[in-house]
Amino acid sequence: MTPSERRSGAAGRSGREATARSVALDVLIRVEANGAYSNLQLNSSLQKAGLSREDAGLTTELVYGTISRLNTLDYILAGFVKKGLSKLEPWVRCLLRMSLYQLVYLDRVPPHAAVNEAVRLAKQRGHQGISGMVNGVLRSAQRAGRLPVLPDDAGEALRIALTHSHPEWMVREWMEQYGAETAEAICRANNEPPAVSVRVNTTMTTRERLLDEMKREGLDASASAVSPYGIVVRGGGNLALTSWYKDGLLSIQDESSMLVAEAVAPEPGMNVLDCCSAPGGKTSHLAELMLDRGRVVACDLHSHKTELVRDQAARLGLEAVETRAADALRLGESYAEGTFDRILLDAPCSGLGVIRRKPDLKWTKTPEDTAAIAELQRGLLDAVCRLLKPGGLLVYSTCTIESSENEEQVRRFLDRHPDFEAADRGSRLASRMEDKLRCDAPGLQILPQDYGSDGFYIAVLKRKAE
Ligand SMILES: C[S@@+](CC[C@H](N)C(=O)[O-])C[C@H]1O[C@@H](n2cnc3c(N)ncnc32)[C@H](O)[C@@H]1O
Repeated sequence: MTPSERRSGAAGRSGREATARSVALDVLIRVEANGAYSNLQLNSSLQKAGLSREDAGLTTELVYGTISRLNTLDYILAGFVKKGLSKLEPWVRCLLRMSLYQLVYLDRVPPHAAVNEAVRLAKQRGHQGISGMVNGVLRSAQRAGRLPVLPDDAGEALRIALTHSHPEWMVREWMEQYGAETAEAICRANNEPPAVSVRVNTTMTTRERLLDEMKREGLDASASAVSPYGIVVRGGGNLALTSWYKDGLLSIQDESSMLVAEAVAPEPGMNVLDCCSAPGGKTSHLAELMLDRGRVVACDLHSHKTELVRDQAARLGLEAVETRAADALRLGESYAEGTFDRILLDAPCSGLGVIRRKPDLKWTKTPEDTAAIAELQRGLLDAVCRLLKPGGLLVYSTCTIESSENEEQVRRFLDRHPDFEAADRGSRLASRMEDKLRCDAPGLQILPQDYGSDGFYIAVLKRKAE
């Protein structure tokens, strides 16, 4: 064990037997103490621990569940930890949260197992006094019941925030944008586990054929109701390890993301720019829709990112993709005005539509982040729009549900650029998604509770013909 691991309470390589809970605790400690990304830390810890499939599943559930329910757990614990949670050592705080998560949210774990395991881990890592305190706090919380007891004067935003484990500022913003009922539905949906979906590479096979093959192999697979290119797979494990993936018949992609290339509506032979393309999910879809004829210039900031796009295109057998490591703010230095028939700006964003996949975002994002990213989006829109041919389409998309990055952003763009107009209506996509197009606003806003897919925004903007 390294000195820093000893101080933080992480198990390190001390020879203690790894269990589902000890591995989960180590991941939580590293996320809290070092700001590690939970998904990366979890993957690397699981690889080292060599747990059974079932235990690895429990570890994953404990890590994501504890992070996702953070404010609710802390609120409950604060009632039972006299000296205050912030005074506890990080490992003790993480252990209490992880154990309380099992008591409150995991029906399949008997309460005595959660408490006994917590006491065992506390003894292993601390001293008698700490294990006694952990035992006392958890038993008191267990007696008090499952749900947080809210203060009498708690308003609607705090009630939603603590019931569905979101920061109050986020809830307030969504209440303002969508109303309280929808804000609560968003928060509830963000706590549902995400579905696994794949996009069929239609240059190699059809959805029907791949669906048949999957069913023959015993997978619980069904056609996506959101995208004609999608298949939803339940309990299929990691599909990136299948021969379908290796042979390029499919890409793993959320159903909402599959709508974006469809909105771009590229045709074979066109010249298309994908400004922010890595890791390449939408670039490859664009090339597939073009039957791999024409050119998709796939730009991203750094070459290690454009390599990911190149790898995906190679795996899918797509030759129309041409990668380019560059700052999209400066693409005007390389391409003349009016070069492209279609432009996709799948912009960097706050990501608040994908909280189900990345629960850490709830606690790491701030309102200031949203404002800063909106500035970058504005700059990107202004920089790339000139590269579009008159009569061409510019699609702006984000995986967030913040109106300052979406609808408001596009409204302001249209005010600044009278040579552009909203062109969301009229397409095949628009007729399928009619209820998501609000009549007074540009773009299509998908919320996570709509289809159980990611929260996404897609606006189709047309450069008026000269
Ligand atoms: C939402 S992700 C794109 C996801 C991608 N379209 C896909 O479907 O796989 C945004 C991307 O924008 C890139 N990015 C951020 N600022 C950029 C800039 N100024 N120029 C080009 N790319 C940028 C990031 O590196 C990131 O890969």
